[in-house]
Amino acid sequence: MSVLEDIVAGVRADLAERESALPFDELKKRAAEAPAPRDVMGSLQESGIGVIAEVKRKSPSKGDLAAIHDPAVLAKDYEDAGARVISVLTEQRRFGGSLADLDAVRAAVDVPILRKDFVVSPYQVHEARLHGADMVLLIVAALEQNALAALLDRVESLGMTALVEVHNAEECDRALEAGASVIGINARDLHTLEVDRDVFARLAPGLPMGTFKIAESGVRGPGDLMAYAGHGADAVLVGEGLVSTDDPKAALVQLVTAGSHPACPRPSR
Ligand SMILES: O=P(O)(O)OC[C@@H](O)[C@@H](O)c1c[nH]c2ccccc12
Repeated sequence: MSVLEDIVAGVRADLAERESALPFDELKKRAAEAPAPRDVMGSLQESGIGVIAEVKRKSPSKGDLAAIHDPAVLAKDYEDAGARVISVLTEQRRFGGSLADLDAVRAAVDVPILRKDFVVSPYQVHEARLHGADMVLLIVAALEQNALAALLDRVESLGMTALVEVHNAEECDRALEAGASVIGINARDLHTLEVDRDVFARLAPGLPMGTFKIAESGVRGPGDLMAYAGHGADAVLVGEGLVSTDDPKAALVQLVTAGSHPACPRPSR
């Protein structure tokens, strides 16, 4: 079993438990009463290269990254530092996240938030909405084509924005085929956990004009942000490079400053 398959198996087991505690119909009803989703694209397109900052305690590749006793405090720091979107890992077993983290972040900030999880069922999409998410990650490598297309429609029908994650050319084709317009190119291969920062430069030119391109993983500082920008990234998503520093807020200010600096390459869109 690859790491990805192992994670998804755990996610499905946890999901079955939540589904028996709160039936799908009831969840849908409650989610429909949640406050309207925020304008994710408006926030991401403000100016320069946007930074999506991630609340991430641990990862399957590195183990513990940061204790993060209060995700609300970290999220507020991210917002103050200029994050355009805040990503919250909600996968429990391998990333140490939870829906409670999503709730805490939602209550603490006004910027849009992304539910970062291994979404394999419509249940998780409504759940994301109920807990205040505005954006939902869909990982192409974890989904059959029909499921991917159906989940993307589901996310959009609830007024949220889908971030569709790819790692190779075939997955790019599948993402576009499903109708994705916001694509995250992950430098990390979820089967092997290896990071290859050149994946973005290889895949981005193959995406149609008008696709919003997000470089995911491997950003250690302003240099990596500038490099991704030079290859056409509209935004970057950063986790470890923030949470594992002594001062995530200061580290994010540096990235945000680089992303809006006149010398930083701008996407031609
Ligand atoms: O911590 P990093 O290297 O900055 O990476 C952040 C983000 O890209 C990474 O957490 C991620 C990208 N896609 C995912 C899918 C599931 C879990 C996590 C991820």
